[in-house]
Amino acid sequence: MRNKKVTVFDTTLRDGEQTPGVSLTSAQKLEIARQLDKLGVDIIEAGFPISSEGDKESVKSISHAGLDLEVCGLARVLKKDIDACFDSDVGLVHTFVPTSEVQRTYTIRKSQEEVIQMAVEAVQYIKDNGRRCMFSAMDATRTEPEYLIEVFKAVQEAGCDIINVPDTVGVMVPSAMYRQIKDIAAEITIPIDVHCHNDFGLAVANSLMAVEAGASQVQVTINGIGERAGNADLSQTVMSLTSIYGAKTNIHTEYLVETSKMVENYTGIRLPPNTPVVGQNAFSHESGIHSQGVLEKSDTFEPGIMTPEMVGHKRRIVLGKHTGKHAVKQSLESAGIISNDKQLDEIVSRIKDIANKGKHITDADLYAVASAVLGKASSEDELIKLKEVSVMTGNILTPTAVVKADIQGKETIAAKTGVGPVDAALKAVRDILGESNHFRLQEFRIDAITGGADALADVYIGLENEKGRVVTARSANPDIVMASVEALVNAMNLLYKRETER
Ligand SMILES: CC(=O)SCCNC(=O)CCNC(=O)[C@H](O)C(C)(C)COP(=O)(O)OP(=O)(O)OC[C@H]1O[C@@H](n2cnc3c(N)ncnc32)[C@H](O)[C@@H]1OP(=O)(O)O
Ligand SMILES: CC(C)C(=O)C(=O)O
Repeated sequence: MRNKKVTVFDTTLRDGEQTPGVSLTSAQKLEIARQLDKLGVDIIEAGFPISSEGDKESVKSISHAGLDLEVCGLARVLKKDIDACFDSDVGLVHTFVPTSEVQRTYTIRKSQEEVIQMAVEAVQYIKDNGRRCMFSAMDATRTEPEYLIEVFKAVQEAGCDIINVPDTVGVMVPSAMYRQIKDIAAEITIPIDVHCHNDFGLAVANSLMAVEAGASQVQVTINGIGERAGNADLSQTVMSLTSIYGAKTNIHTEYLVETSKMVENYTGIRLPPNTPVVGQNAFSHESGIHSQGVLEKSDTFEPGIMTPEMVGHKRRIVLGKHTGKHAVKQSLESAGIISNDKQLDEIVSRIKDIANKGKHITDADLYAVASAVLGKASSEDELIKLKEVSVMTGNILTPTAVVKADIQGKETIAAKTGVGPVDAALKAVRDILGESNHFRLQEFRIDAITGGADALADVYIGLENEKGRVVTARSANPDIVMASVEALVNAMNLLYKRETER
């Protein structure tokens, strides 16, 4: 496996879009395709052109986008599907037919012989029209093994360029996957690709074992999206292949987080924070013992062979219930706050008290605690002092917000419209800083603390300045607009303090 070259085939735009509830616009698909090109993916399955005129046009626009990667379209073993791929100008046609008994019987209602004939005719038609061809035996892993080899041999004979072994319903375990690919590789000479589903959470493990056994191409999606429980995740597969096995891919791993976030935003499928490689917590440390170790040497509690820099992530020391003094001292010092041992112990103890009430500690909390303990608590040096916030919203007017504030003693007013009252109010807050507003909203979360319509809205904000420094702040208020505005003002004040204190 060391130095083995593995081709990355991304199917975010085809199987990924089959995620229940996900529907991407052509413009979003094109943007994702450009991002996958920047990421260094070798081949993308841009869609299933026969499925709609819109999909055909979208695949065609990706084929003509001047990307370095190869564009592939999906087709059943039907002439009309293959023609739709030709009309989309793809270089690679991926044709598939069910081979397992259950799917032969209940989907296409064909005999073993008929399936082989349809597969061979489809491959020949694609090759006769001068395109590259990949053939998938759908539900391969539940297909009679001897029959599966017979199908693959027939399409290889017909001129197919790549065969794909899909674990369509995700029933393989890694050892079985290894044996199956070994057996196929012993009989087939063209490249072998695998497409693993994640029904039992084994898609990445099965893909890795397939590569160990002889596959040279993996089908993956960004954030592991796809039918049911999804497909093998690109980031996890690529990082395991390269960092653990020492295999080679063309992926520029430093764009993994950026790509994951784009797909998260466009699909609306949010990643759990503990998602490997790209999740918010992938390089976050809260426990005192871990944080102390990581602050000394990151390899103590991180894999080392995969760093945040390698995947475009950031290491974070998070304060909370499990914090120790090393982490608090480092967080204070990075904000230019120096404390003695006694003060530090007091700050740690107050942080734990807040966290024990179930609160997530933000930088603003730390700053407030430190200011109180060090006797510097004062709002005098705040950049923005909020005076008034008013919003108008409804079904016959554009949501509009007016914000009045003192900016270092000077009264300033800003008015803005937005897609909703929160958007309008946050835009107005940012506008009161005029030219000095160089902050980027990096994170914005709203949670309802209690159950009913009168619930407290808890807004958590991450704000980043031009130098990449991020501060976090929050506010809770029964009024969702006020909670959002207060959290943003808290974050802006804190970032300003950090900039001026350093
Ligand atoms: C495992 C996978 O991910 S496979 C890809 C699955 N993706 C999708 O289905 C998304 C896009 N699909 C679609 O837009 C539609 O299903 C279409 C346009 C492809 C077909 O639509 P319809 O003609 O309305 O058929 P419908 O979807 O209800 O049924 C599927 C038909 O395809 C047939 N079929 C399924 N797979 C294949 C195949 N590989 N080769 C030939 N025929 C096939 C089925 O037997 C069924 O045919 P029937 O109408 O004669 O019974
Ligand atoms: C079309 C094939 C490769 C597929 O998506 C599957 O079998 O899961």
